[in-house]
Amino acid sequence: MIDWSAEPRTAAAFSLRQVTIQRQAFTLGPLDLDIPAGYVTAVVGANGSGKSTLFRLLLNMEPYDQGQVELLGKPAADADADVELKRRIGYLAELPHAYENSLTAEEKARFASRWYPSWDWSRYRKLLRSFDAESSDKLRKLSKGMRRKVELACVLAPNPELLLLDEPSSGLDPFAWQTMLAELRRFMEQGDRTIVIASHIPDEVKRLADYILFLHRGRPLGFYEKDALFDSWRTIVLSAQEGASAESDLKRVPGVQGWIRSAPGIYQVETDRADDAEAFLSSQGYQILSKQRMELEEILGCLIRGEEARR
Ligand SMILES: Nc1ncnc2c1ncn2[C@@H]1O[C@H](COP(=O)(O)OP(=O)(O)OP(=O)(O)O)[C@@H](O)[C@H]1O
Repeated sequence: MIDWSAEPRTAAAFSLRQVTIQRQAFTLGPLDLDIPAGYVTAVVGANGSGKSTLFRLLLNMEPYDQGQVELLGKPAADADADVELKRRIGYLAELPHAYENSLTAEEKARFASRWYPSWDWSRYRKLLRSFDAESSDKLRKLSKGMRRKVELACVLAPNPELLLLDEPSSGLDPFAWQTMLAELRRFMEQGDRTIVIASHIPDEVKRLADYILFLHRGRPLGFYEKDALFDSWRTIVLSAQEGASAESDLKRVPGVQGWIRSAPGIYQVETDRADDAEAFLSSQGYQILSKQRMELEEILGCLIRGEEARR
Protein backbone atom coordinates (compact mmCIF):
# COMPACT_ATOMS: atom_id res chain seq x y z
CA MET A 1 0.00 0.00 0.00
CA ILE A 2 1.26 3.47 -0.78
CA ASP A 3 2.14 5.59 2.22
CA TRP A 4 1.74 9.09 0.80
CA SER A 5 3.49 10.72 3.73
CA ALA A 6 6.67 8.81 2.71
CA GLU A 7 6.35 9.38 -1.05
CA PRO A 8 7.84 12.28 -2.97
CA ARG A 9 4.77 14.38 -3.73
CA THR A 10 3.61 14.31 -7.32
CA ALA A 11 0.97 16.83 -8.30
CA ALA A 12 -2.48 15.65 -7.30
CA ALA A 13 -5.45 15.77 -9.68
CA PHE A 14 -7.51 15.94 -6.54
CA SER A 15 -6.92 15.68 -2.81
CA LEU A 16 -9.34 14.90 -0.03
CA ARG A 17 -8.66 15.63 3.62
CA GLN A 18 -10.93 14.03 6.21
CA VAL A 19 -13.88 14.19 3.84
CA THR A 20 -17.05 12.66 5.23
CA ILE A 21 -20.55 12.27 3.87
CA GLN A 22 -23.04 11.17 6.48
CA ARG A 23 -26.39 9.93 5.20
CA GLN A 24 -29.07 7.97 6.98
CA ALA A 25 -28.04 4.60 5.56
CA PHE A 26 -24.55 5.29 4.29
CA THR A 27 -21.35 6.98 5.43
CA LEU A 28 -18.54 7.82 3.04
CA GLY A 29 -15.17 8.42 4.64
CA PRO A 30 -13.39 9.87 6.37
CA LEU A 31 -11.35 9.94 3.17
CA ASP A 32 -7.76 11.13 2.92
CA LEU A 33 -6.62 10.76 -0.66
CA ASP A 34 -4.18 12.22 -3.14
CA ILE A 35 -5.04 11.03 -6.65
CA PRO A 36 -1.95 11.61 -8.81
CA ALA A 37 -2.20 13.76 -11.92
CA GLY A 38 -0.95 12.21 -15.15
CA TYR A 39 -2.07 8.66 -14.35
CA VAL A 40 -5.08 6.36 -14.50
CA THR A 41 -6.53 5.50 -11.11
CA ALA A 42 -9.20 2.79 -10.91
CA VAL A 43 -11.71 2.91 -8.08
CA VAL A 44 -12.70 -0.64 -7.23
CA GLY A 45 -15.32 -1.83 -4.76
CA ALA A 46 -18.51 -3.82 -4.41
CA ASN A 47 -21.92 -2.37 -5.26
CA GLY A 48 -22.78 0.43 -2.88
CA SER A 49 -19.17 0.98 -1.70
CA GLY A 50 -19.32 4.67 -2.60
CA LYS A 51 -17.60 4.96 -6.00
CA SER A 52 -20.29 7.09 -7.65
CA THR A 53 -20.71 9.15 -4.49
CA LEU A 54 -16.99 9.95 -4.57
CA PHE A 55 -17.29 11.27 -8.15
CA ARG A 56 -20.38 13.28 -7.34
CA LEU A 57 -18.83 14.92 -4.30
CA LEU A 58 -15.90 16.10 -6.42
CA LEU A 59 -18.32 17.92 -8.70
CA ASN A 60 -20.38 19.39 -5.87
CA MET A 61 -23.32 17.22 -6.88
CA GLU A 62 -23.21 15.57 -3.46
CA PRO A 63 -22.68 17.88 -0.49
CA TYR A 64 -20.15 16.65 2.05
CA ASP A 65 -20.47 17.19 5.76
CA GLN A 66 -16.82 17.58 6.71
CA GLY A 67 -13.36 17.98 5.25
CA GLN A 68 -11.64 19.72 2.37
CA VAL A 69 -11.48 18.82 -1.29
CA GLU A 70 -8.94 20.28 -3.70
CA LEU A 71 -9.59 19.72 -7.40
CA LEU A 72 -6.92 20.52 -10.02
CA GLY A 73 -5.17 22.68 -7.47
CA LYS A 74 -8.25 24.67 -6.43
CA PRO A 75 -10.73 24.26 -3.58
CA ALA A 76 -13.59 22.16 -4.98
CA ALA A 77 -16.07 24.14 -2.93
CA ASP A 78 -15.51 26.91 -5.47
CA ALA A 79 -16.31 24.63 -8.40
CA ASP A 80 -19.93 25.73 -8.59
CA ALA A 81 -18.87 29.32 -9.01
CA ASP A 82 -15.70 28.46 -10.88
CA VAL A 83 -16.94 27.58 -14.35
CA GLU A 84 -13.38 27.50 -15.67
CA LEU A 85 -12.53 24.74 -13.20
CA LYS A 86 -15.50 22.61 -14.28
CA ARG A 87 -14.57 23.07 -17.91
CA ARG A 88 -11.27 21.32 -17.25
CA ILE A 89 -13.14 18.18 -16.18
CA GLY A 90 -15.08 15.57 -18.15
CA TYR A 91 -17.59 13.47 -16.22
CA LEU A 92 -19.32 10.36 -17.50
CA ALA A 93 -22.10 9.45 -15.06
CA GLU A 94 -23.00 5.84 -14.37
CA LEU A 95 -26.46 6.24 -15.91
CA PRO A 96 -27.65 8.36 -18.83
CA HIS A 97 -29.44 11.60 -18.00
CA ALA A 98 -33.20 11.33 -18.57
CA TYR A 99 -33.36 15.00 -19.61
CA GLU A 100 -31.29 14.10 -22.68
CA ASN A 101 -33.75 11.44 -23.87
CA SER A 102 -35.37 13.62 -26.49
CA LEU A 103 -32.06 14.91 -27.92
CA THR A 104 -30.19 13.37 -30.82
CA ALA A 105 -26.46 12.69 -30.47
CA GLU A 106 -25.78 15.80 -32.57
CA GLU A 107 -27.97 17.96 -30.30
CA LYS A 108 -26.30 16.58 -27.17
CA ALA A 109 -22.89 17.30 -28.72
CA ARG A 110 -23.94 20.83 -29.69
CA PHE A 111 -25.08 21.47 -26.13
CA ALA A 112 -21.79 20.14 -24.69
CA SER A 113 -19.73 22.11 -27.23
CA ARG A 114 -21.15 25.38 -25.88
CA TRP A 115 -19.99 24.48 -22.38
CA TYR A 116 -16.45 23.39 -23.35
CA PRO A 117 -14.39 26.01 -25.24
CA SER A 118 -11.88 23.23 -26.00
CA TRP A 119 -14.55 21.16 -27.78
CA ASP A 120 -13.14 19.63 -30.97
CA TRP A 121 -15.78 18.73 -33.59
CA SER A 122 -13.40 16.76 -35.78
CA ARG A 123 -12.32 14.76 -32.76
CA TYR A 124 -15.99 14.14 -31.84
CA ARG A 125 -16.86 12.93 -35.34
CA LYS A 126 -13.78 10.71 -35.47
CA LEU A 127 -14.71 9.18 -32.12
CA LEU A 128 -18.27 8.50 -33.28
CA ARG A 129 -16.90 6.83 -36.40
CA SER A 130 -14.42 4.71 -34.46
CA PHE A 131 -17.23 3.61 -32.12
CA ASP A 132 -19.49 3.00 -35.14
CA ALA A 133 -22.12 5.11 -33.38
CA GLU A 134 -23.29 7.59 -36.00
CA SER A 135 -27.06 7.91 -35.71
CA SER A 136 -29.69 10.60 -36.12
CA ASP A 137 -32.14 8.89 -33.74
CA LYS A 138 -33.13 10.44 -30.44
CA LEU A 139 -31.00 9.13 -27.56
CA ARG A 140 -33.97 7.34 -25.97
CA LYS A 141 -34.25 5.18 -29.09
CA LEU A 142 -30.62 4.10 -29.01
CA SER A 143 -29.58 0.80 -27.47
CA LYS A 144 -27.81 1.07 -24.10
CA GLY A 145 -24.41 0.42 -25.69
CA MET A 146 -24.99 2.85 -28.59
CA ARG A 147 -25.95 5.58 -26.15
CA ARG A 148 -22.83 4.85 -24.08
CA LYS A 149 -20.69 5.25 -27.19
CA VAL A 150 -22.22 8.68 -27.86
CA GLU A 151 -21.57 9.65 -24.24
CA LEU A 152 -17.95 8.50 -24.49
CA ALA A 153 -17.44 10.52 -27.67
CA CYS A 154 -18.94 13.58 -25.94
CA VAL A 155 -16.79 13.27 -22.83
CA LEU A 156 -13.58 12.81 -24.86
CA ALA A 157 -14.24 15.47 -27.53
CA PRO A 158 -13.20 18.47 -25.37
CA ASN A 159 -10.00 16.65 -24.30
CA PRO A 160 -10.40 17.60 -20.61
CA GLU A 161 -7.49 17.55 -18.17
CA LEU A 162 -9.34 15.24 -15.80
CA LEU A 163 -11.75 12.50 -16.88
CA LEU A 164 -14.05 10.99 -14.26
CA LEU A 165 -15.55 7.84 -15.74
CA ASP A 166 -18.20 5.95 -13.79
CA GLU A 167 -18.38 2.41 -15.19
CA PRO A 168 -17.81 3.66 -18.74
CA SER A 169 -17.97 0.26 -20.42
CA SER A 170 -21.44 -0.54 -19.10
CA GLY A 171 -23.41 -1.89 -22.08
CA LEU A 172 -20.52 -1.90 -24.57
CA ASP A 173 -19.97 -4.96 -26.76
CA PRO A 174 -16.43 -6.46 -26.75
CA PHE A 175 -15.45 -4.60 -29.94
CA ALA A 176 -16.62 -1.26 -28.60
CA TRP A 177 -14.88 -2.05 -25.32
CA GLN A 178 -11.57 -2.54 -27.18
CA THR A 179 -12.16 0.75 -28.99
CA MET A 180 -12.81 2.48 -25.68
CA LEU A 181 -9.57 1.11 -24.19
CA ALA A 182 -7.63 2.27 -27.27
CA GLU A 183 -9.19 5.76 -27.12
CA LEU A 184 -8.48 6.10 -23.39
CA ARG A 185 -4.88 5.01 -23.94
CA ARG A 186 -4.55 7.54 -26.75
CA PHE A 187 -5.96 10.19 -24.41
CA MET A 188 -3.32 9.32 -21.78
CA GLU A 189 -0.49 9.40 -24.33
CA GLN A 190 -0.67 13.20 -24.17
CA GLY A 191 1.21 12.77 -20.87
CA ASP A 192 -0.54 15.42 -18.80
CA ARG A 193 -4.07 13.97 -18.55
CA THR A 194 -5.66 12.10 -15.67
CA ILE A 195 -8.37 9.45 -15.64
CA VAL A 196 -10.23 8.22 -12.60
CA ILE A 197 -12.40 5.26 -13.54
CA ALA A 198 -14.87 3.26 -11.45
CA SER A 199 -14.96 -0.27 -12.76
CA HIS A 200 -16.20 -3.75 -11.89
CA ILE A 201 -14.25 -5.32 -14.75
CA PRO A 202 -10.92 -6.77 -13.59
CA ASP A 203 -9.52 -6.91 -17.12
CA GLU A 204 -10.33 -3.23 -17.66
CA VAL A 205 -8.57 -2.29 -14.42
CA LYS A 206 -5.55 -4.45 -15.25
CA ARG A 207 -5.21 -3.00 -18.73
CA LEU A 208 -5.78 0.66 -17.93
CA ALA A 209 -4.89 1.48 -14.34
CA ASP A 210 -1.61 2.74 -12.96
CA TYR A 211 -3.06 2.96 -9.46
CA ILE A 212 -5.96 1.23 -7.73
CA LEU A 213 -8.09 2.61 -4.91
CA PHE A 214 -10.17 -0.01 -3.10
CA LEU A 215 -13.37 1.13 -1.37
CA HIS A 216 -15.62 -0.85 0.94
CA ARG A 217 -18.73 0.45 2.68
CA GLY A 218 -17.58 4.01 2.04
CA ARG A 219 -14.12 3.44 3.52
CA PRO A 220 -10.80 3.24 1.66
CA LEU A 221 -9.17 -0.19 1.93
CA GLY A 222 -5.93 0.95 0.34
CA PHE A 223 -4.36 2.82 -2.53
CA TYR A 224 -1.84 0.78 -4.51
CA GLU A 225 0.47 1.09 -7.48
CA LYS A 226 -0.97 -1.61 -9.76
CA ASP A 227 2.19 -3.49 -10.75
CA ALA A 228 3.47 -3.52 -7.17
CA LEU A 229 0.07 -4.81 -6.03
CA PHE A 230 0.04 -7.75 -8.42
CA ASP A 231 3.72 -8.52 -7.71
CA SER A 232 3.27 -8.64 -3.96
CA TRP A 233 -0.10 -10.41 -3.64
CA ARG A 234 0.39 -14.11 -4.37
CA THR A 235 -1.02 -17.50 -3.62
CA ILE A 236 1.84 -19.81 -2.66
CA VAL A 237 1.31 -23.58 -2.78
CA LEU A 238 3.66 -25.48 -0.51
CA SER A 239 4.25 -28.93 0.83
CA ALA A 240 5.04 -29.62 4.46
CA GLN A 241 7.25 -32.42 5.70
CA GLU A 242 5.62 -34.96 7.95
CA GLY A 243 5.58 -33.74 11.54
CA ALA A 244 5.94 -30.06 10.56
CA SER A 245 3.85 -27.73 12.69
CA ALA A 246 2.38 -26.19 9.53
CA GLU A 247 -0.74 -24.68 11.03
CA SER A 248 1.15 -22.60 13.58
CA ASP A 249 3.91 -21.71 11.07
CA LEU A 250 1.41 -20.51 8.47
CA LYS A 251 -0.03 -17.96 10.87
CA ARG A 252 3.45 -16.41 11.04
CA VAL A 253 3.98 -16.12 7.27
CA PRO A 254 4.79 -12.47 6.42
CA GLY A 255 1.76 -10.73 4.99
CA VAL A 256 -0.48 -13.78 5.45
CA GLN A 257 -4.08 -13.08 4.43
CA GLY A 258 -5.40 -16.61 4.73
CA TRP A 259 -4.50 -20.22 4.09
CA ILE A 260 -6.13 -23.58 3.45
CA ARG A 261 -5.01 -27.20 3.44
CA SER A 262 -5.77 -28.38 -0.08
CA ALA A 263 -4.55 -31.99 0.36
CA PRO A 264 -2.68 -33.91 3.07
CA GLY A 265 0.60 -32.04 3.58
CA ILE A 266 -0.25 -29.46 0.87
CA TYR A 267 -1.23 -25.89 1.77
CA GLN A 268 -2.17 -22.74 -0.10
CA VAL A 269 -1.23 -19.46 1.50
CA GLU A 270 -2.39 -16.01 0.37
CA THR A 271 0.05 -13.22 1.19
CA ASP A 272 0.55 -9.56 0.32
CA ARG A 273 4.33 -9.89 0.85
CA ALA A 274 5.20 -12.64 -1.59
CA ASP A 275 9.02 -12.39 -1.46
CA ASP A 276 9.19 -12.24 2.35
CA ALA A 277 6.65 -15.06 2.64
CA GLU A 278 8.63 -17.28 0.29
CA ALA A 279 11.89 -16.62 2.14
CA PHE A 280 10.21 -17.38 5.47
CA LEU A 281 8.64 -20.63 4.23
CA SER A 282 11.92 -21.83 2.71
CA SER A 283 13.78 -21.01 5.92
CA GLN A 284 11.27 -23.13 7.84
CA GLY A 285 11.87 -26.13 5.57
CA TYR A 286 8.72 -25.95 3.41
CA GLN A 287 8.94 -26.76 -0.27
CA ILE A 288 7.38 -24.15 -2.55
CA LEU A 289 5.42 -25.97 -5.27
CA SER A 290 4.05 -22.93 -7.10
CA LYS A 291 3.39 -19.20 -6.82
CA GLN A 292 0.53 -17.46 -8.58
CA ARG A 293 -0.47 -13.84 -8.84
CA MET A 294 -3.81 -13.24 -7.18
CA GLU A 295 -6.69 -11.88 -9.24
CA LEU A 296 -8.11 -8.44 -8.52
CA GLU A 297 -11.33 -9.87 -7.09
CA GLU A 298 -9.35 -12.23 -4.82
CA ILE A 299 -7.32 -9.31 -3.49
CA LEU A 300 -10.49 -7.27 -2.92
CA GLY A 301 -12.01 -10.29 -1.14
CA CYS A 302 -9.00 -10.52 1.21
CA LEU A 303 -9.06 -6.79 1.92
CA ILE A 304 -12.80 -6.92 2.68
CA ARG A 305 -12.38 -9.94 4.97
CA GLY A 306 -9.61 -8.11 6.84
CA GLU A 307 -11.70 -4.95 7.18
CA GLU A 308 -14.78 -6.89 8.33
CA ALA A 309 -12.68 -8.76 10.92
CA ARG A 310 -11.51 -5.41 12.34
CA ARG A 311 -15.03 -3.95 12.61
N1 LIG B 1 -29.80 9.15 -4.38
C1 LIG B 1 -29.48 8.45 -3.32
N2 LIG B 1 -30.21 8.56 -2.17
C2 LIG B 1 -29.88 7.86 -1.08
N3 LIG B 1 -28.86 7.00 -1.01
C3 LIG B 1 -28.14 6.83 -2.10
C4 LIG B 1 -28.39 7.53 -3.31
N4 LIG B 1 -27.47 7.15 -4.23
C5 LIG B 1 -26.69 6.24 -3.61
N5 LIG B 1 -27.09 6.05 -2.34
C6 LIG B 1 -26.47 5.16 -1.37
O1 LIG B 1 -25.11 5.51 -1.24
C7 LIG B 1 -24.32 4.35 -1.10
C8 LIG B 1 -23.19 4.39 -2.10
O2 LIG B 1 -23.75 4.34 -3.40
P1 LIG B 1 -22.85 4.53 -4.68
O3 LIG B 1 -23.79 4.64 -5.83
O4 LIG B 1 -21.87 5.62 -4.45
O5 LIG B 1 -22.07 3.14 -4.74
P2 LIG B 1 -21.23 2.51 -5.92
O6 LIG B 1 -19.98 1.99 -5.30
O7 LIG B 1 -21.09 3.47 -7.03
O8 LIG B 1 -22.16 1.28 -6.33
P3 LIG B 1 -22.35 0.51 -7.74
O9 LIG B 1 -21.13 -0.33 -7.93
O10 LIG B 1 -23.59 -0.31 -7.49
O11 LIG B 1 -22.56 1.54 -8.81
C9 LIG B 1 -25.25 3.15 -1.23
O12 LIG B 1 -25.53 2.68 0.05
C10 LIG B 1 -26.49 3.74 -1.87
O13 LIG B 1 -27.63 3.05 -1.43
